[in-house]
Order: sequence, then C-alpha cells, then structure tokens
Amino acid sequence: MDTTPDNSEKKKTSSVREATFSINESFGGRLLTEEEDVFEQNAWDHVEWDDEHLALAKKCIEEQKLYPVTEKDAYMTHPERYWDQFYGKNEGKFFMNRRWIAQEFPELLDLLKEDAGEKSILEIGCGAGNTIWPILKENKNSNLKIFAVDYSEKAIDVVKQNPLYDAKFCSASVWDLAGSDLLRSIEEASIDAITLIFCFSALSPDQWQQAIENLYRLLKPGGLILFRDYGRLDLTQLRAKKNRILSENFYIRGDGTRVYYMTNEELVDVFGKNFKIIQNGVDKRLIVNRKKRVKMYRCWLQAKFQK
Ligand SMILES: C[S@@+](CC[C@H](N)C(=O)[O-])C[C@H]1O[C@@H](n2cnc3c(N)ncnc32)[C@H](O)[C@@H]1O
Repeated sequence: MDTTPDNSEKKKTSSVREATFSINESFGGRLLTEEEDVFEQNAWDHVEWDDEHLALAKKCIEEQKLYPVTEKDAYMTHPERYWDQFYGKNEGKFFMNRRWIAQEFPELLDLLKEDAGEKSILEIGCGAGNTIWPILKENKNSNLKIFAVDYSEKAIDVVKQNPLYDAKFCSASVWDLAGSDLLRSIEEASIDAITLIFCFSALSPDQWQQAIENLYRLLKPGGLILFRDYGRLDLTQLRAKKNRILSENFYIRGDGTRVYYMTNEELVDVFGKNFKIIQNGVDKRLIVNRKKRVKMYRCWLQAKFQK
C-alpha cells in the first residue's frame, strides 16, 4: 500500500495563531527520549499505542470537551459550502491519488477485467477524483461505468475539468449521501461496488442512518462498500484547536470542513444492521520525524461491507 501521507496532513500556515490546548502540543508531538532516539524506528511502522500515549490522548479529549464550537449552525446546515471553498482554493492539488486503492481492495480488480462485462462503481465524496483516477488507470473493461458524486459543486467541476475525465467511463454529478433522494442517473440496486474513502467522516452522526439507507438502496445484492476513513484518537483529532468540537469526537477543521473520528465498534453498529461485515480493520501507525524529534500516532479504519 502507498504509505505516503496525503497533502491533507501537511501543516497549514495561518496568519492568525489559533488558541491551542496546553497538552495537545505534545501530539505530533512529544520529544523523543534518548532511548527512543537511538532505537532504529522506521517511519510508518505499524504499532500498538503505548499506555503513556493513550493516557495523554484521553486527557486531551477530556480537555477539548470544555471548549465546544460556539456557532454550530453554519457547519450543520450548509457543510458543503466549506468544501466548495476548499476546492475553489485548492482545486485538484490537495490530495494525492489513492494509488493503493486496488491493492487494498482487490475486489475492484475483478470489475476492471477485460471480460468482466457490465460493471459499475460509485465513488461517493469523490472530491477532486483522487480515488477514481487510479481505478481508471487499471481499467481494461470497456463496459465499466464509474459514477463519481460529491455534494460540493466545485468538486464536481474540478473532476470534469481533469484531462483524465472520460465521459465514456465516467459520470460525475452533485449528490448528497445524506439526502433523502437517490440520484436519477443511477438505477436502484444497480451498483457493484461503492467506494467511501475519507467521506463518511464528514457526516454528522444524525445523518448516518439516512446515508446507510441510501447506500443499501444503491447497491446490488452481493455488492460491496469499500471503506477507509479516520479512526478514533488519530493525530489530527488530538491536535484539534480550541472551540472546534461540535459534539463528542466530531470536529470542525480550520477550513470549516467537518470530521468525525469513528471506532470499529461504531462501524459495526452503523453498518452491521444492513450489511454483512467482511472486513473491519484498524491501521495504526507511528511516524517519527527524526529531524524535529517528534513521534506521531496515526489511525485509520479500513472496512468492507456487503449487501
Ligand atoms: C477528504 S475528501 C475525499 C475525496 C476522495 N474520496 C478521495 O479519495 O480523495 C471528502 C469528500 O467528501 C465529500 N462529502 C462530504 N460529505 C458528503 C455528503 N454528505 N455527500 C456527498 N459528498 C460528501 C466532500 O465534499 C469531500 O469532497
């Protein structure tokens, strides 16, 4: 799997210094001890978190709760506007292509074979298209259709302007995963695989049920949801600034976009009633920046659900 961090994790520079917590300066993080420094630790090692880190992380989460967002309304009523601003500013330059997508989800390769027949993939929350371009690159199936949807109009413009966008294989449209209607261009129960890559975390927990109903209606019986997203206590959660917490484990980033940090247990609760759980994994990694002498703990969830 491509373990290069996405540009999304690059440190953002801002002219306004935001209020931070006293303790979350430690994440991304605390100084390496002499002992750790001599230990040959490779970047991107898979790890279990040590007790010290867990205790600090939990303390940090408790402290964050004391400083909630003061004006929630705009983030809850028009979350897509913040993504419009995001793509207006960054266009397709922010996220890297998810080159690991077929390696992590080899089920996709079956749909891309020359003799696979009519197959369809729906990428929800497609953003600038960084999940669909690597899929298209692997494709040998002339009967493949990739539907790319996002509730940000600007994101869909960016996708359509990309030279890799080929209307023979792709159809990009504005659609809200948590809306009450399905897209007219997609028949009910017609999709072979849905990719949900760093999208579900943008939903508020009170939208999960509607989203699940929509996913269920769109998939063929036997169809798959391929899921990757932020996990609980990921570095980015622990680094949240003051007054950015909307509700427990649900935050506003500096650019106004929302992010919820889920657990594997929540995935079971949310997806398990409607779908068979094929995979429900966690990818925990330790990244060491030797130059800055900091340790960073990352956490992502990866899962497969079947209708
Ligand atoms: C972090 S980006 C991920 C983009 C893409 N999946 C990728 O792999 O690069 C999350 C995207 O989800 C979209 N999104 C968030 N909530 C959505 C919703 N309710 N319906 C449709 N798209 C949504 C956002 O507009 C944003 O483009």
